[in-house]
Amino acid sequence: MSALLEIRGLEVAYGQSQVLFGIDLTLAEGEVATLLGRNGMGKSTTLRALCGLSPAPAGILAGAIRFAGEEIAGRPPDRIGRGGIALVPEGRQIFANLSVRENLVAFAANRRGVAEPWTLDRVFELFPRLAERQQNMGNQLSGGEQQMLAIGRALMTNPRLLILDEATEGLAPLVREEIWQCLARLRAAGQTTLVVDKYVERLIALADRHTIVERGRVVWQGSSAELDADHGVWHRYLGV
Ligand SMILES: Nc1ncnc2c1ncn2[C@@H]1O[C@H](COP(=O)(O)OP(=O)(O)OP(=O)(O)O)[C@@H](O)[C@H]1O
Repeated sequence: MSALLEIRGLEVAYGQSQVLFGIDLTLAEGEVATLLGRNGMGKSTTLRALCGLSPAPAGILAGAIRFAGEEIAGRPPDRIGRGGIALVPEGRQIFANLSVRENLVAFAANRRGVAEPWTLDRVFELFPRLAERQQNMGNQLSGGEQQMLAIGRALMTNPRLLILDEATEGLAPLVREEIWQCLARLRAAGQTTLVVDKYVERLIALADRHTIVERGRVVWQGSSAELDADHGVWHRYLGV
């Protein structure tokens, strides 16, 4: 499989403070990959750089981000979004004053001409809870419902690459389970996905490959089988 996404030597700074020192990550079409690491190690910064959300003015210091054969590092976020990358951000960031339905249609698009694009009905089938709440405003939803909405909203752009930052953070166990099941269904449907979360066992079951970062550097990369077999890696780099 050829790479859909290829990050090479990515270095990012916040002002004078460099926090990424050469991140490498490759993702093939249809694969699910994770970015793992303790708090503050550079996961969100990597995802944000990928989506064009690096802080100005320094931002990306070095490195290449190739997506679908094009160099996208430094492009503005709306252009990267139109190119087929959708981010479900940490904290969801749904529109509080729009209804569930309005949130979902706000950025709906099918720029690649996908044969069976995401529709409201398909999102409601994936998350029946959202169908029940479709007239409710964003600020009337539980954390789990907000996360479902954030995922649904990203899917409505028919992304080639779906990115989730802290996919299940702050959610109750049963709701977390719903999110994992949703991601497994998306995977079965061929959705290429990059996910950040801390539940290593669930991620091993879900994903193909894993990249662990520590202080802005890649310290381990491997398959789910390799990560499953080496709990020393979990203890050393993930503190679990
Ligand atoms: N806006 C910012 N300005 C300055 N430094 C920042 C900013 N955001 C993050 N950092 C720093 O960059 C480093 C990497 O942070 P990042 O958020 O990428 O880590 P993370 O692995 O996603 O962790 P977390 O799970 O806590 O979000 C940390 O040292 C953090 O303090």
